[in-house]
Amino acid sequence: MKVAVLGAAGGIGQALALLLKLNLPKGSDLALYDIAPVTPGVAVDISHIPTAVNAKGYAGEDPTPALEGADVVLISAGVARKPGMDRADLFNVNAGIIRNLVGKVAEVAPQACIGVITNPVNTTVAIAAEVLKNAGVYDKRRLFGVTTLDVIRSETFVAEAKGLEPEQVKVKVIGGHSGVTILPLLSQVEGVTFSDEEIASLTQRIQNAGTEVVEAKAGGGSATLSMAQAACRFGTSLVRALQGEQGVVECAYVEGSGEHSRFFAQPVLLGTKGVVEVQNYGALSAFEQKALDDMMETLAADIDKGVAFVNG
Ligand SMILES: NC(=O)C1=CN([C@@H]2O[C@H](COP(=O)(O)OP(=O)(O)OC[C@H]3O[C@@H](n4cnc5c(N)ncnc54)[C@H](O)[C@@H]3O)[C@@H](O)[C@H]2O)C=CC1
Ligand SMILES: O=C([O-])CC(=O)C(=O)O
Repeated sequence: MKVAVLGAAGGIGQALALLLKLNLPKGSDLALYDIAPVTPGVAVDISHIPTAVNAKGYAGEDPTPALEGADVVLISAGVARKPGMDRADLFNVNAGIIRNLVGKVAEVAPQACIGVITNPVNTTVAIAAEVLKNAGVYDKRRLFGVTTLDVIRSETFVAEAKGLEPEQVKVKVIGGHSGVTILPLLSQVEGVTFSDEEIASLTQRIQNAGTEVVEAKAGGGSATLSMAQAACRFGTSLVRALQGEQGVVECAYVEGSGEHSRFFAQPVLLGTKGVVEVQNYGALSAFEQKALDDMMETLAADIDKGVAFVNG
């Protein structure tokens, strides 16, 4: 398997490169691409770590060599938030970056599974889909918005609140990846009960966790290390499923049946061709149903903005 990381010299990209060097299956190829000249050096640096993952780095304007033969492409290229900004404020810069990079993936690695990390994910995934569609290579089983950070945050915060081992807690997060569109299904967490106040405050903390990091970093960027771990979890799950492992499920923002919106995050069964099944997310509490109803207008507008960016 070959995994390409686009944006590999950035805060997420470098940490993700390290984690993939440590966690991809033996024999994997890891291609690191970024416009920044340091990128080949990032690959040389991690190549001194004794694991059987072959890392190569590429810099400059053209991602082609990194994409050749790629099975999985993880994209974190783009700008990150500073305090006072919303994820939507990143649209002006990041929309064009995603359009151009996904255009290259369509040309060079049209069969690759693509995981979009670059914000605003609700919109950049729609941009990616339209670019692939216009190039005649769109397969909805192979395009993912990476929302795993919302999942790992939920698992961490629930474990903290309830005194559990974080590794034992499983939380589904549905919807999208910004503010009110992030909906953790706390009513379904096994073995714990929450008061109404706990549900409200945990949900709000999970929805605002990105901003919590942006403010704590005080102008120095947004979540990078936890995001790298989240993308490594998602990327390695995808690679294992592509290699034939059965029963691999992760929440991701994908095009499903369109029951709620064209793209929607929910649990997805992965297999050798990407998405095998977009799974039912189960019964919602009254609180969750209201939160779902309330998010739909925002999510639909975010998606429309991406489609309009590509198709006018
Ligand atoms: N999906 C999620 O849950 C999360 C998404 N993000 C998003 O990930 C993105 C990256 O964040 P960071 O790594 O912290 O930013 P960063 O600024 O540290 O790194 C971004 C990298 O992208 C590179 N880049 C810019 N244009 C490029 C192009 N056309 N081709 C290749 N590389 C290019 C830059 O040179 C830089 O190295 C941001 O949009 C951020 O909002 C961040 C955290 C969580
Ligand atoms: O909040 C941001 O800008 C970065 C992000 O998506 C997150 O940390 O969830």
